[in-house]
Amino acid sequence: FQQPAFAPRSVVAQSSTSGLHMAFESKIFETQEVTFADTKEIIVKGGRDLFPLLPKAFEGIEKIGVIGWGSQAPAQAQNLKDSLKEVGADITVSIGLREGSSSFEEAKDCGFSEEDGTLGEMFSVIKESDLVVLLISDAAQAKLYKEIFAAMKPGATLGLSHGFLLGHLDSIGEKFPENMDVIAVCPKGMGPSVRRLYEQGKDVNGAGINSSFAVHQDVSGKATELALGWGIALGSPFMFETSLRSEYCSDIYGERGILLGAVHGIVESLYRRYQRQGMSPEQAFLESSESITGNIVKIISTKGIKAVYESLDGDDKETFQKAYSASYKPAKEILQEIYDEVSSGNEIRTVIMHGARIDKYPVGKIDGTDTWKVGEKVRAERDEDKIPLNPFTAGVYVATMMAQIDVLLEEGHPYSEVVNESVIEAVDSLCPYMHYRGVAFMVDNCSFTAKTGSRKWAPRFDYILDQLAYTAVDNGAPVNEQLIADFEKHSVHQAVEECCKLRPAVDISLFAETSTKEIVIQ
Ligand SMILES: NC(=O)C1=CN([C@@H]2O[C@H](COP(=O)(O)OP(=O)(O)OC[C@H]3O[C@@H](n4cnc5c(N)ncnc54)[C@H](OP(=O)(O)O)[C@@H]3O)[C@@H](O)[C@H]2O)C=CC1
Ligand SMILES: CC(=O)[C@](C)(O)C(=O)O
Ligand SMILES: [Mg+2]
Ligand SMILES: [Mg+2]
Repeated sequence: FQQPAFAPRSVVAQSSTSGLHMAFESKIFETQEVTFADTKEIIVKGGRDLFPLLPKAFEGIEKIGVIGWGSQAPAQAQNLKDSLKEVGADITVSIGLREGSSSFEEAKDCGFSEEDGTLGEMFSVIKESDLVVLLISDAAQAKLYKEIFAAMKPGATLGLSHGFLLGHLDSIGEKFPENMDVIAVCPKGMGPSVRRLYEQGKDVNGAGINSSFAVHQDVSGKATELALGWGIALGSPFMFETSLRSEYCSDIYGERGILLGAVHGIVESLYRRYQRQGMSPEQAFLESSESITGNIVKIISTKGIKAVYESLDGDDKETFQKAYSASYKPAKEILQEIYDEVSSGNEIRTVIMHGARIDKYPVGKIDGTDTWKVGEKVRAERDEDKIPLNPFTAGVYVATMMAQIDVLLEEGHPYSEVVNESVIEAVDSLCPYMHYRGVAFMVDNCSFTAKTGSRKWAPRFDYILDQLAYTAVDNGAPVNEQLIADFEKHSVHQAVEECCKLRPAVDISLFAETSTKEIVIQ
């Protein structure tokens, strides 16, 4: 398999000096060194106490144009607006939308308006913006990038929240215009959770979703400060550095893996398996989906991955070990295929072609199956304190999470990116939405790139686990002692523990604490 020139096997540059992963400096924000397993990284801790530094980070920026109103834009535009307003920064945040966009009304409901010049047609907003935060779909970015670049005013900065456009430009031999700063702040969590946690964190020193950041081009010499200011204004508990290439390889892969595609496939396959074994539909849903979103991920979020395993003993521990032993390799086979599809540029082309078909073939429902109808009933009668930790479900889910981690580590990604993309985003951003209202409520609040990719790969995990993993267990395959030993002593557990120390004290709440009013997310 020949790696294309633009996606070297190790997609992440290691700094040549201190062995630090891409060490960066800031004159405005305090950086800190963290030890993730056997590597050291530099991060910036966020917090509302840093908001007074924002005017300095945004020096020279008078107008921010947030383009789009999908999942990220509503969150990022409102968080930016609230944070900059809190410190009295004279910076306007405007929303730019395509002609005839159905999102105009929603943007108005959130306080943006044509009257005060904070809502307008996308290219007119781009033309007047000093920082363009490009939050239209990746497929649309690939279609419109020439017009977008041409509309940007001299000296303006292009801000992305995903590296997809670089992947596309690389694959067609194009580049960003050399005369502009190109930065990225990529929240490792879905848009609604970026906003929800920001609001919940207002009474403490902030809460939110961790973000990676990248400085792809720095003409002004101020790109790093602006990227850090942007991420801190979003409410990121901590920010870590990446490159656009490393971000798109890990993000497009991660969302097709444990974050969305794999967890969907795991639930569907287990729901059928448990009923074959004699469970009622309700019990089968409880032991699969509910066990993941209502028990397993909550343990991981606060105590780490290994705590799930350590909470089991006797027969349950052996059941976990058998499920883990049988699931790890089949899951890793699909995950490596996904990674290769992404890093080769194939998956980016797939997303772009899907974008071209979308009017004729709109994205279909994924919660029409019996699984999710039964899920609605189970949720209606849910007792949060009685949700089981099914050891077989845990073994399959944790094996897939570990396989996802191993592929990323083998491909050269740093622990900060690996843990956020494979653990934290799943347990602190996405699974709470699946727990709240089912798989579609999670998947379809994500990007077009993610929701289409999840639909493509979920069946592949369902199929391979059913065909290879569960049959192996039923045929008496022994525990793979080496796999279990590798899991028990895996270096990632220390990195997860380090990240848990950095998580905000606030758990996402999908009901307004002050009232029983349900938060309608999108
Ligand atoms: N979803 C998430 O939580 C995350 C997303 N990202 C990244 O953020 C960016 C935005 O993603 P997300 O917020 O999910 O949005 P989506 O991917 O869901 O895209 C929807 C938005 O794209 C706009 N759009 C679609 N086609 C066009 C077009 N032809 N011309 C102009 N606008 C168009 C839509 O406009 P309209 O409103 O008019 O329909 C809508 O505002 C992407 O790069 C994504 O990878 C990064 C981190 C997380
Ligand atoms: C929410 C997020 O991080 C995703 C899954 O990468 C996306 O929606 O693109
Ligand atoms: Mg992502
Ligand atoms: Mg994504």
